Amino acid sequence: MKKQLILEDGTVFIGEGFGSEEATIGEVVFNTGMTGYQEILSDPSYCGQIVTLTYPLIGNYGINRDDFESISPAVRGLVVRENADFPSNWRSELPLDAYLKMKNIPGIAGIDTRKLTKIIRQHGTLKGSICGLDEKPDEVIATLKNKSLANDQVKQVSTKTAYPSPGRGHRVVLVDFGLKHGILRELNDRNCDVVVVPFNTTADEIQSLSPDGIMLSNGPGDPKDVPEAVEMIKGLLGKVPMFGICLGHQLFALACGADTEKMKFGHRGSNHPVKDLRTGKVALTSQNHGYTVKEDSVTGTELEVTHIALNDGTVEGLAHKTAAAFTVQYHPEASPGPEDANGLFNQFIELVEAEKKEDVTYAKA
Ligand SMILES: NC(=O)CC[C@H](N)C(=O)O
Repeated sequence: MKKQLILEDGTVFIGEGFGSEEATIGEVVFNTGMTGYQEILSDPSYCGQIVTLTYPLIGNYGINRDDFESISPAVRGLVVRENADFPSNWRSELPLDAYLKMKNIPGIAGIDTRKLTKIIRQHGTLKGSICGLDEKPDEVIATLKNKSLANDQVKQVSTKTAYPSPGRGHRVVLVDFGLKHGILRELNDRNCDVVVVPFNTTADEIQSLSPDGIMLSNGPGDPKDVPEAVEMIKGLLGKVPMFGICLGHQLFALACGADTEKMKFGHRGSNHPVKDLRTGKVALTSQNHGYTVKEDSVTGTELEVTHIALNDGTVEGLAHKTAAAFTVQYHPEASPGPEDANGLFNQFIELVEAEKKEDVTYAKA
């Protein structure tokens, strides 16, 4: 069945529909990773977005049991050059098309994704729609132009109630802004006694759980749409060690008085080089973000820029000068992508341990 992909700038692509037959509207973004479509589709940070994969052959290793980053994908649509009808991989349990149908995600194949990506790079992210050929492009374009996208994506994907993921190690409260399972997995691998809490949990509620550390997760949308989380971070800063990833990093920056802004087309892919300014080392990182911390807004705060993106110089990491807290814009949990930055989870555990020791000294004194 033919479908069309219509962009708000008036561009119309015709392609072959797959996945759900529903019409969809979202912000069209592109991801340059050569693998990892299963993790990308199930990453809740894509809530409200239509993802274009620039790698041309998608679906060839199917969908497996293990690589999901969430149970319920929140992505609005998928755009590919070629979808493999018959996957071939020992882990494959389902073709991509069947998974998209099951999860109600519309897809479109046969699209010139290089052309589409060039348009997005030139104009910046655009709203778009995947719909049937019976829809009139002019009407769809008018709808797209008038439509403001939702601003409650974090609420849509965050857990509604707190739940434990018990371990025998440090108590970590993981604030779920739309968390990728990879983060939980990394904490569990380090024996943490994790309690996952909803995005709007207050500082007092978190403190009542006696955390040794707080982890601020990734999540969709604009960090400025989650003011309650900014307040929560302000309330806990300096009291409990913190580590933030992606949206967690942006919310932390806002809580410390820095500012964020929307990027032209964001960073989404698996090979973004990031430099650690303290060691001079470069890591290849997995990224998925459309907002960034404004570098000049960091001046005058208690924050220090610790990492920068080598492609465009944007802020990729922050540390607090006096409180035990640090954050990164990229994904140390990878999933998908390289694991160069995985050691940051160890750094967090070390920070938690160092703070615990200080507490003991204090108690003895
Ligand atoms: N992966 C994330 O946490 C993304 C953060 C934020 N929604 C952004 O697009 O910048």
